[in-house]
Amino acid sequence: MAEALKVGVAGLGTVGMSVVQLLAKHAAQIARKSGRAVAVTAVSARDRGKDRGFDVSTLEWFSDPVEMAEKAQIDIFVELIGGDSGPAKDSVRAALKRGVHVVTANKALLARHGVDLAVLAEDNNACLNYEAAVAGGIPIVKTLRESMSGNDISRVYGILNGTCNYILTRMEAEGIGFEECLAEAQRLGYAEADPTFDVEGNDTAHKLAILTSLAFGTKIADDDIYMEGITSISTADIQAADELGFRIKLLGVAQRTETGIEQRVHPTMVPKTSAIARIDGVLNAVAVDGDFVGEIVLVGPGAGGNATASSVVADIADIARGDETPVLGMPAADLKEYRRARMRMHEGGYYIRLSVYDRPGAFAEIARSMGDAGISLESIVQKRHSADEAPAKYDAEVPQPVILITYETTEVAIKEALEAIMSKGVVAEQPQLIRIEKLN
Ligand SMILES: NC(=O)C1=CN([C@@H]2O[C@H](COP(=O)(O)OP(=O)(O)OC[C@H]3O[C@@H](n4cnc5c(N)ncnc54)[C@H](OP(=O)(O)O)[C@@H]3O)[C@@H](O)[C@H]2O)C=CC1
Ligand SMILES: N[C@@H](CCO)C(=O)O
Repeated sequence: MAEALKVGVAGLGTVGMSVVQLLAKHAAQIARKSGRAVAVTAVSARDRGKDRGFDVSTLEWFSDPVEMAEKAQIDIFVELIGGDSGPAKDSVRAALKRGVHVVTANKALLARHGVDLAVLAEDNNACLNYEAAVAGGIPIVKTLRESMSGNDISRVYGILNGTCNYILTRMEAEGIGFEECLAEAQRLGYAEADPTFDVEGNDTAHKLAILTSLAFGTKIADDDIYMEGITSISTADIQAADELGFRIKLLGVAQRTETGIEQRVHPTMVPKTSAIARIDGVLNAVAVDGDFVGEIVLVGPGAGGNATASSVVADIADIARGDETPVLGMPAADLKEYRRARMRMHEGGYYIRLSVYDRPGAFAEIARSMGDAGISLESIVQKRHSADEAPAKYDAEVPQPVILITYETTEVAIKEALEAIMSKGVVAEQPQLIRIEKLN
């Protein structure tokens, strides 16, 4: 067998530690399957004294990952630091410039600099693999980059953030508050170093940017994705969704439309009967619609050290085997610019929760605003206050929750109707709006 492939791992946190442990535990199997032994010879992190669960003293240590990328005698540089700039970006660039292959789980870096890095990799005959960057343990990058290359893809969508799905699932199943669920997701190693990236939707947008490029053969652009996170989702919405036959999931959706490629990240009402509604906890699901294969759905853990290490090690094994698939599925020069569909042109059904003053005529004002904007309502439900919240006697100034479900309409019409409702002074607070997705 050829000499062992030497690997340097930069970042020994949740993912980095699991990668080193996996490579040690399954060393013989990896060597048999890829035809070459793989050995970690160098590592980099900030704190040399921290317990990593393995003996760091036998490995070459670098406090500076860029120095490791520039100087270590390694064949593969594994970047598990995170961030779209600073040491992550500088070290990846330094490794590629030397012709050292790179494996990374860093979706922020790829979403922002993916095309430039692909060019750098091509110019230096190096691989740049990133299976773990999208949906953790799910092999969706390989699926799009290789297995579905014979299909024309019309849509790719899914639950792409384990932290958000974990939070929404626990809020729904156990009635636990948002902050407590987020703290637990952080403790379990699911969340980003800055968890606002998870809950505000940025992380899903980064992954969607990569999926869009792989699915449609376009340049990666993360700057124009419509994005809403889950921080405004309340238990009232979760309960109302349940009663109406929906569950709320944070989805990333990229699809071809008549006006261009629509890319959006937002909380979504999905029918309880859909496959995606049954994806719970840290699981992610990615669905792809191909013209010949139809729809395929991949489900698996989207975050966590071991699941993510599984994908990182698969990328390392591919390099050990000699696979040299183009970074974004085709030469970087062939990636196309694309026309983005504007969110105001989005078409779909909507859930709207209003806090309506109990005044005579308030309902009529709401119905008129909807009608003036050309929107048909599928249902209107005025929720009663629970017994302990109900006012002792009728009071027109105590707002009541009202839930509207619309038939298919456009984003621009909904925004127009909500502005009109707000201007009439019949609601006590900003309406809650959640899009409804048609799914199989
Ligand atoms: N956690 C997950 O489930 C998943 C994470 N990812 C991605 O993987 C990457 C790593 O995530 P994760 O393991 O969770 O992150 P952690 O925060 O757990 O680990 C980050 C590691 O990077 C090291 N580090 C940070 N800054 C520097 C620096 N300036 N120089 C050297 N080392 C540095 C830290 O060192 P020290 O330990 O000494 O502080 C730490 O070991 C990110 O890009 C993330 O988005 C992708 C999929 C899933
Ligand atoms: N923070 C990310 C990690 C996996 O990319 C998540 O929760 O999905």
